[in-house]
Amino acid sequence: MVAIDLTDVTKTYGDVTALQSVDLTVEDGEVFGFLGPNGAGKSTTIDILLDHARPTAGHAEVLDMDAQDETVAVRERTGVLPERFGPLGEMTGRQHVEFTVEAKNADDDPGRIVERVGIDHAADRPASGYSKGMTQRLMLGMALVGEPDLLILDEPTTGLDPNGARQMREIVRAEAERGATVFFSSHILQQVEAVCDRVGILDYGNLVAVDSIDGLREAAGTTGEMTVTLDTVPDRLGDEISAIEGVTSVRVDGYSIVAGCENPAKAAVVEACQQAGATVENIETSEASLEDLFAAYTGGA
Ligand SMILES: Nc1ncnc2c1ncn2[C@@H]1O[C@H](COP(=O)(O)OP(=O)(O)OP(=O)(O)O)[C@@H](O)[C@H]1O
Repeated sequence: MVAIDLTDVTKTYGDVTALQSVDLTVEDGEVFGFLGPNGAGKSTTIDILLDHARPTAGHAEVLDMDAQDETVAVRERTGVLPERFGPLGEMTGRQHVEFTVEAKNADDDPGRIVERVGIDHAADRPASGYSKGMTQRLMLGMALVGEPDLLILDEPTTGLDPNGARQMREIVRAEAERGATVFFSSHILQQVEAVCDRVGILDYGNLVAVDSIDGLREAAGTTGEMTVTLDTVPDRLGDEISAIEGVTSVRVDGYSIVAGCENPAKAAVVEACQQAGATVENIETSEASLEDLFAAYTGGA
């Protein structure tokens, strides 16, 4: 089974193109991170999967069903944490979960769910008085009801404290182990890297990359910084290193040369130091930050 299959999906709102000819396949059981800057089209994609919006062109399937024609069946097997939700009513958190259990004809224990998402201490208070993070946790709990085959989480860590973000990651992993597919939108790359098998990056409605984070790093060629500490820094060494292909920046910091460079250039940097007559005392390298990677794919947005 394919969990999500978008074929040539375009969505326009008047003059705005929210999605442009997007093709995307998410396999059953994958944890897929959907990344992109503000306004990239992430929520629009999710709206189409859940038939809250109709594609202007193209076709969307969810769990091998037509997202627009078999909406009820799709929603029965899908748990959703939406990005936007209205204020909750006077019912308690526990009652909200109980209501969802009944509506989905599921047999989950509401007490177990509120505990799992960390709101058991407040489960018997009206949910209308919950903080943003508590509301987010409750909505996640409601999404988990009925062991859905597909979890769609739109910006799930918004409003969560670090513990909440960690619990969210643990829940995503546990759901994936159970066999669910998780489709997780975010612009926080660290969250995505921590849990996702693959990521897709949207930019202005275009799907610009789909790969593992390591694969994206390699393809972007953004391989980070290397710091070479020497016994002495000969004159002109900085200029010589700047001229090496694949070196993007050079600065001298005391007895260290700090070079931004792609992997293949690293050996040439060390060689240049030695040829200039310096003794290499230490070498440290760091990978491109996730922010660098994101910027590489989204034009620095
Ligand atoms: N109902 C709508 N009417 C008009 N324009 C819309 C509508 N929904 C989305 N858009 C536009 O489509 C584009 C994509 O928006 P979308 O909400 O899908 O982005 P996003 O990636 O989820 O952004 P964010 O990270 O800020 O939530 C934006 O330019 C947005 O203004």
